[in-house]
Amino acid sequence: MLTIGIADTTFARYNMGRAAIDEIQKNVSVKIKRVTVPGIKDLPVAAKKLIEEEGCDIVMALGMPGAKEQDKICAHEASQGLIMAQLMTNTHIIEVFVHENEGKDEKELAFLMDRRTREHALNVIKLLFKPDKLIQEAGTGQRQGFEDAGPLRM
Ligand SMILES: Cc1nc2c(=O)[nH]c(=O)nc-2n(C[C@H](O)[C@H](O)[C@H](O)CO)c1C
Repeated sequence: MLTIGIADTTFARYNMGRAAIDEIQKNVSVKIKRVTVPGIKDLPVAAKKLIEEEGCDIVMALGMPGAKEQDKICAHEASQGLIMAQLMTNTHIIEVFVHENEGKDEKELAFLMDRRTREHALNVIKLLFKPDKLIQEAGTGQRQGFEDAGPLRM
């Protein structure tokens, strides 16, 4: 049975790990390994350990960069670490970051954190089980969270 790794953070203001696991379990039967770390810069090694030590076939790295300038720098550093971990392990780590200032208020932020997490959980399922579905969606302007952008009209 395939294993999906879930890494999330205590810094985030919404339980993204719970939303991801709920969405995955609604759709497929897989093993899930979850780890929670303090913040997004701790996600790369957590994801790498899920792959190398826990045998995960793919990992979701879930986090919320804060609204301050240093948080944005932190998010960039975390992203670079996640890309490096993917290259070191030859395994997808799907980064799901929701910046704290993407929502106009707390309600919208919670909505966005839930939706983006769930939509990326569905992408993870497609990557593992239905890669042809992603090919069908190529160029369709998919977005996770708010409305899709849609394809260009010519
Ligand atoms: C400045 C900063 N900003 C964020 C953030 O926006 N989101 C987040 O999840 N974590 C942040 N952290 C914490 C670091 O990611 C990390 O947890 C600590 O540096 C300990 O390694 C830090 C230090």
